[in-house]
Amino acid sequence: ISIAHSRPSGAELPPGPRGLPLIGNLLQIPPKHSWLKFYEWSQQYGPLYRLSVMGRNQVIVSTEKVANGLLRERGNIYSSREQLPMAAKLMSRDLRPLLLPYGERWRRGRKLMHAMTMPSAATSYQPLQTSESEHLLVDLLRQPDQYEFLLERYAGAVIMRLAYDKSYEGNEDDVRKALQVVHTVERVASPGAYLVDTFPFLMYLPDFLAPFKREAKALHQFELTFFRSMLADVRERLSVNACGPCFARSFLERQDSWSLSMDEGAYVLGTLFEAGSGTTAAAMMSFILAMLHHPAWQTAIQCEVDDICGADGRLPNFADVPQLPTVRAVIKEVLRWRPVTAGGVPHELERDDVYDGVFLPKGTNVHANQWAIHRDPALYPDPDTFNPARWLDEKYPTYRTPLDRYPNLQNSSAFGFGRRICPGMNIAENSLHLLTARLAWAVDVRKKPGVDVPWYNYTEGFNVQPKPFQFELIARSADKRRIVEQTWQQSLARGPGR
Ligand code: HEM
Repeated sequence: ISIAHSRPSGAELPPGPRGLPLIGNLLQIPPKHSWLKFYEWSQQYGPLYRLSVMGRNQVIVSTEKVANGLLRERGNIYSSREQLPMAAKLMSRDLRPLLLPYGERWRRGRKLMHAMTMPSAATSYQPLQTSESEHLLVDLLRQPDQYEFLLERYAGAVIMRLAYDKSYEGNEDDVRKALQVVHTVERVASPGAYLVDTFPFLMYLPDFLAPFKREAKALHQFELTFFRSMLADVRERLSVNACGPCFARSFLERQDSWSLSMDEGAYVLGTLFEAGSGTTAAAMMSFILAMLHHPAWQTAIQCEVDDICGADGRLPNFADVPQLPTVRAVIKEVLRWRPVTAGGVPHELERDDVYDGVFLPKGTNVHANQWAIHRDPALYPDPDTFNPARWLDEKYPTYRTPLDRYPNLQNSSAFGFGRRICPGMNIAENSLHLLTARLAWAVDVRKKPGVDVPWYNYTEGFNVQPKPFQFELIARSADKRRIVEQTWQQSLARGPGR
């Protein structure tokens, strides 16, 4: 009724599949990997179509043009988040920046995030990413079957040092707790994980009738205690001059100027950890998967890196990245082919709007479906094929020069859109470029004889990664192995700050 009242004349709601009374399209949306179904529907209903779920408008966007047209160009009204009762309210108690509505608290937190992750700051973290990558390489060669843990450890260790100036060694328990929080958010915020998200009136049940409320309380307590203890630890080290530069230190030293309470600050820092560790690791797992299926591209990046660093010369560094367009194209294509946030993180619309003659009511949840956006044939011919050449060859619409700068991950839709775009993009880009180059130089990954590697067997949730798969990972030569070992020993000898 409210839609009928406020719709401007001539503007229609977007098209979409017909649903049932009251529940709308609820039963037609698959509980896992919904982006695949959304992609299928986009072929029938176009780049902007509508679903209704329990009376809530869900609009699915399937091209970059429409996503930018709404989420970036009209960012003043398309930058909020739906307040999911379980994840945003009961578990995060309005403190988790990723889930906060567009408003004052989010803005203050985002300012802090921005200061710590902007390009000039991200460049200063490169030595730390370099030394963690050495740890990763040496252990991958020793225990390749531990690749999931080691990639997560890399990403977790980088953020642990950036956020709290703590190394992984000796603080394994903190990293374990942080990863536990990451996995919990992924699970709790997944669409359909809790009935209360579909039927918000369940929020008003008394605690003794609502086990999910008790669970949320315990989860909140766990993460708040953990985030606070990490901050308290930095404050203690600061008081005895034993804390190096880190996000938490910058926050504590200038807390007034950020206008954030202790708990708000603790959550901003904790969120950087949770948003930055699983995602970076997931992208690297998809990179390995891509190399198993496309060995010719592995050979191409190996040759490119060897040309610059010498077949048995030295490990590639950040300074080499401008000269490695194929390496950059491969990782960019990985994020296109297997986006980490495949369905996108939805943005909520705060006011009625009309876009291209289509009416979008206030409260609409806009899903920029990366799976579909990355398969728009006008931009990505033959979209299901993993083809890094689309970033390197002028015959493709996505080719851009100069090649010492492009391709890069700036403004890649894999990092979202508009005012909520991933603030960690520069840090992630640096990690992904360095790791791809270093893996290409040091190791060969290949399928195990007779063992099948699935093309798309991914976890569920809003950030996805390939479920464990088997493969061989070996040093490309004895010399390379020796150099990897030696580099790590030198890094260790430099001490904890390395
Ligand atoms: C491959 C790695 C990564 C991918 C693919 C990725 C992707 C994304 C996406 C799609 C969003 C949602 C954007 C939107 O709403 O339109 C997001 C948000 C976010 N990301 Fe990342 N991210 C990555 C790494 C990182 C890193 C390394 C950090 C931190 C250092 C980080 C911190 C965040 C935060 C704090 C948000 C929430 C922003 C907000 O709601 O205002 N991410 N990311």
